[in-house]
Amino acid sequence: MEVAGATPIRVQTLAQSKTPTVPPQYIQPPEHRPLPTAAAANIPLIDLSLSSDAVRRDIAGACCDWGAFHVVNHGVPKQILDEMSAVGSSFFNDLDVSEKLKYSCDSGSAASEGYGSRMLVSNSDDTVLDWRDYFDHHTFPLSRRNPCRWPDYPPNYRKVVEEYSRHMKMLAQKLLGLISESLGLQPSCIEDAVGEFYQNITVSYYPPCPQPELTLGLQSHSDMGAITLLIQDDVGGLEVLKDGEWVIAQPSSDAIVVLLADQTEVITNGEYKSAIHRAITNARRARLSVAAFHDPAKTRIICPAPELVGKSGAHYRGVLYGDFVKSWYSKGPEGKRNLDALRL
Ligand SMILES: O=C(O)CCC(=O)C(=O)O
Ligand SMILES: [Fe+2]
Repeated sequence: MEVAGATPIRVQTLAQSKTPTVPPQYIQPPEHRPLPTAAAANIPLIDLSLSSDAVRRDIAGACCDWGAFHVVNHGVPKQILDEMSAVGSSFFNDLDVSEKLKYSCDSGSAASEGYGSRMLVSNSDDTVLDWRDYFDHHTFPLSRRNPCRWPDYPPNYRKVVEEYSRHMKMLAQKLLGLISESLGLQPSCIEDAVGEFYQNITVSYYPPCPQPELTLGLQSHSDMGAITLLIQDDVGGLEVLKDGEWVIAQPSSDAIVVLLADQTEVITNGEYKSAIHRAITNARRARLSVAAFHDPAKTRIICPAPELVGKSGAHYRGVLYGDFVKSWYSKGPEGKRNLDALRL
């Protein structure tokens, strides 16, 4: 736990101290440690410039079998993706830790905005920590947005996050439309069920790790909202669980990773599954990713779409999204334990 008044721990500072071993709190139990993965594996790739029939067919396949895929020809200018990665990288690499700590998030509350390292709010001593620092931005709805809480270095940081956030929101809307249509639903079906998007953008920074075989950059989880859009640099480290095996999502500079999140699994009554994923570390190079999460409001009740309940009935009970979030951050993700608790 971070003690009031003490300097909070950041993984980047630990890594810079060049210790040959990781502190014990970062050592995963043997069953969670990463194994060498086949380099050839990858998640499916969907070209959004194909005919709409082909796109819907490819999306249906990827959402049933994986819950995760790359999209290309997605309409987001490459320059915006590159600028977002560049300002994120500059914050972590070009500022002194004392400057960065001025933006510290509140480590006692879930998903608070700012610079942090510890994801869960639980204070229990047996929580294994992630080898990751992050900066979380609250971007939509605009009533949550206060760019003064974001870094002002490099000088274009805030403008780039605003532009990036706008493009990611549009792409998330487009993808939820295609995902709805791929199930034979009206294009607006999933977006209507989610309601106004609560969008958070998290830049994750994974410093080189002296013992990558013992650690995880980010523990295994599925994202809790509706849909996540993610970009990563060329280092690689994102893995998706498929049929019990970890498959690497190979970096591709033009592609955006799409991860279905838990509320989409509920709304589709389990026809589509949220993706379990994690990040591994490496000893040589720091890695950067930027995730844009699109979630319901905490006051929203999420339940299976009536059109998909049909003869077999609802497979999940309805949940107040705020309760789901509270449980996720206090109990931890542990695979899909929070979603499993909703199954009927
Ligand atoms: O860094 C990554 O590739 C994964 C990030 C992620 O899964 C998350 O922030 O929820
Ligand atoms: Fe995630």
